[in-house]
Amino acid sequence: MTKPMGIVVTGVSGRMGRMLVETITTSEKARLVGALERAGHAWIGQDLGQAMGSAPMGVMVSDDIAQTLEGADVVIDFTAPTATIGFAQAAARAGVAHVIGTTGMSGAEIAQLPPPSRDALIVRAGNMSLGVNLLVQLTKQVAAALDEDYDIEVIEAHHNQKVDAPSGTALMLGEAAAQGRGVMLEDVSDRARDGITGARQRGHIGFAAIRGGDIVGEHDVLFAATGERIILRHVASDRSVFARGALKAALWTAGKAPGHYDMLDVLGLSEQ
Ligand SMILES: NC(=O)c1ccc[n+]([C@@H]2O[C@H](COP(=O)([O-])OP(=O)(O)OC[C@H]3O[C@@H](n4cnc5c(N)ncnc54)[C@H](O)[C@@H]3O)[C@@H](O)[C@H]2O)c1
Ligand SMILES: O=C(O)C1=N[C@H](C(=O)O)CCC1
Repeated sequence: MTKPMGIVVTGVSGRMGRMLVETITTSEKARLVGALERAGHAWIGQDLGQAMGSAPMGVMVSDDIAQTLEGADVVIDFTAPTATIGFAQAAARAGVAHVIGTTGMSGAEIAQLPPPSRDALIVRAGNMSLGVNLLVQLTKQVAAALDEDYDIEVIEAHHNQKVDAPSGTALMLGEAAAQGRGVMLEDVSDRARDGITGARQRGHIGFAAIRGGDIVGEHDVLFAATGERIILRHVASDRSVFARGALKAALWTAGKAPGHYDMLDVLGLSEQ
């Protein structure tokens, strides 16, 4: 049997951090070898299991990135853009693969991720679920098949604690629609509408964000024409779909060359 992969989870007390701990500790293919939180967090210095209100796990929560990454194979990171840039640089220095689920990164922030030429192996995706990554490919195909008589709108809904909009997933879907149409998303993107906006511009791709309660993540891609509408929809009802995808990505990095990858690479969907 191959040795379980040693995984560090950052942002371990967060919604995704906790879900990742549960997913990794119940997998035979992986072993949780480290837990990180931001400096000053109440869990620093505590045993992770006890901090989570259960039995000790023998993994201490730390804010020392370099020490925690020592000997690990992969770090899984669902935190915040600035933190993720720091983890990416530390992971490249330590020769540890980095799975990034963090969303809301600007172009300038993405440009600060270490390039593959610096031995960085990064898998980054705004949504790690199999269903959404299939929807990305379907969106591209439908957008390629339809002309601009079909107005494209991406509508997303998330819980009331989400800090970024549009969601990372909505942006992935918007990119896929733009690619299908053979245009650049930044040239046709309508982010927010308010007031006397004027009529919708033909060929544009619109985004709308709903925030409320405990919605895990819902995305519609609407193709609306005169007389008919096509709606491609994904509904996540449990965060475990993201955590399972992130673990799959972490296991996939074994033996891979440095590079920047996404979930389409991991799932073998990139050529479709
Ligand atoms: N790609 C996906 O499939 C996917 C799925 C769900 C969420 N997300 C994204 O993941 C991110 C986190 O989501 P969440 O709901 O878990 O948020 P959350 O606020 O519950 O958790 C974030 C955690 O990161 C920690 N953190 C912040 N800065 C840190 C630092 N410097 N070092 C260590 N830890 C740090 C916070 O203390 C917190 O515990 C968001 O960007 C969200 O959009 C992505
Ligand atoms: O809960 C979140 O935050 C989510 N973020 C990702 C996004 O921005 O698309 C994925 C869905 C959940």
